[in-house]
Formats: sequence, structure tokens, C-alpha cells
Amino acid sequence: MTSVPALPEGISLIHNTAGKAFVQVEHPSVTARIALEGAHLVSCIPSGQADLLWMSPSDPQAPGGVLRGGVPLCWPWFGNTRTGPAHGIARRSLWQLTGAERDEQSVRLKLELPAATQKAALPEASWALSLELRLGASLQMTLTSRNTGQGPQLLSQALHSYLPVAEITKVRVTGLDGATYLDQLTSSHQVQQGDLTIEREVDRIYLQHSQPIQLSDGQRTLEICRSGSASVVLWNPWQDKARKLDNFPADGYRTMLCIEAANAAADARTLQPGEEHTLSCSIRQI
Ligand SMILES: O=P(O)(O)OC[C@H]1O[C@@H](O)[C@H](O)[C@@H](O)[C@@H]1O
Repeated sequence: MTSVPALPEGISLIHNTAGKAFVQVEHPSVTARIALEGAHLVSCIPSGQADLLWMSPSDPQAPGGVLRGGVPLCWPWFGNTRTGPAHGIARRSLWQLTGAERDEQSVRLKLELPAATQKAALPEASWALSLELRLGASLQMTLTSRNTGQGPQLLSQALHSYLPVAEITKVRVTGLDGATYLDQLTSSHQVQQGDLTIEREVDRIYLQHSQPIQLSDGQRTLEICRSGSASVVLWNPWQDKARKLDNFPADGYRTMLCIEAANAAADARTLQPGEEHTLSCSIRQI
């Protein structure tokens, strides 16, 4: 591991009591925390607002446990589309902080997955992967993958944002009307009619979709904008699945909804040697 960059005021490396490492951001415009394991954003609180992210109260404190909530990185495959851990290896790997800057409006962080770490987890693959975060009044995430191998490589991925809501049955999601989605619960394609409300388990990949999405819970509205992404995943496990998930409180499904900027299903990409793909997502209160 190369050395950590000199950190500007308000950005520090901290460890919890179980020895897990985090980047802690304290800036007039935002307070945020990122676990180095998984380059996993666990909290982002713009000044004067509530957290933009939902985090399980029972997330694992010790190194080695997959966090439930925040923004897990699904990479280089989404779901169980390949042999290996669900949602790939990035969220289970130790990343390195390679850049940290601040100005009056925001903090910018860069994290990279060391090539040797990627090779150890996936010997047959060859990628350079970095995550850039811009934290301020809004949250911007940019995940860049470059094929450093000798042949084409397949990439599917997601910025698996867990968003907080006051009460799931009062939620309204706009911006999906008319979009075709793959219903992962029935393996069928459907078309969204009007706004989405949620009264049961939802696990969908909306396809050929790139417009902004608004999530309203009657108390506030979050807007999710994406680029480099023609698919978006909407997920709530509801009551029965919630009981089977690791580190997920039984009633947690009532206060979260995942809206995930993705390249999933038919939106998976094939990158030629030297080719780069950037997946971006911004989340802000409007
Ligand atoms: O439990 P995990 O591996 O974090 O995955 C959570 C969920 O992630 C979503 O993105 C998938 O669409 C769901 O099918 C999955 O259950």
C-alpha cells in the first residue's frame, strides 16, 4: 500500500473500537464517513439536512463484515450473475485513499482499489478501479473502471444507494413512468405505469432509462441523477426477506429504499483493452 496523501483540515483517518478504518469528513457544508473496506460511504449529512443515506443500526463493526446500508459498490458484476460473492468483490476489498481536497463548498476524495488486491480476489481479471466522491450540499459519486487486461472484459455494476424514508408505504417515486423493467422476483419484463408506490417486496431493474428520479416520502424529496447508466435498480426486501438478510433489522424495510445507479442486465458493458467506463450518480435534497 502506498502512503496516504496529506489530509486537509477536516478530513481524517479514524478507526472504530473494532479496528475498522474510516475516512471522516467534517466540513461546514457536510459531515460524512467512508469505510476503507469497500470504499463504502456509510453516511453523508449535508449541513442542515438529515442523512442522505440509510444505514442499518446493526451493521458489522469489525473488519471483514459486509455493511448493510450506505452505498455498497457492486462490481465487477451485479447480483449473482457470476461465480463468486454476491455483487462482486469491490465491497469486500480494502481500498486506498489516494486523494483528498477541500474548498469552500465541498470535499473531494479519491479512493482506488489496489491492482494487487483486485488480482488476489479475481486472478483472471485485470482492472483499474477508482471512486471519486464529491461531498457537500449534494453527494456525487463517480466510479471509473478501466480494462487493463489483454482482452475484452464484461462489466456489470451498481452504486447500491440505500436511501432513508420516513415510512415506506407513504413513498412516491417519480421519473420511471413508461419505463420497462425486469422484475427480478418473477423474471418477467413489465412496464411502469405512473409513479411507483411500494406495498410489497420490490426488486426491479429498469432498463433503457437515464432520466432523473425523485423519491418523496411526504417529508422531503431526494433527486437521483445518473450518467453512464442506462439501468437503475429499485429494491426493498419487505418483511419476509428482511428477516433473512444479514445485519438487517426486522422492521428496517419500512425506512429505506434502494435506488441504484447501475449497468445491470442488458445494460452490462463489454470493455475493450484500455477502454474506460464511468458510472456516476448524484443525490441531493430538492
Ligand atoms: O444482500 P445483498 O447481497 O447486499 O443484496 C441485496 C439486494 O441488492 C439488490 O441490488 C438486488 O437487486 C437484490 O436482489 C438483492 O437482494
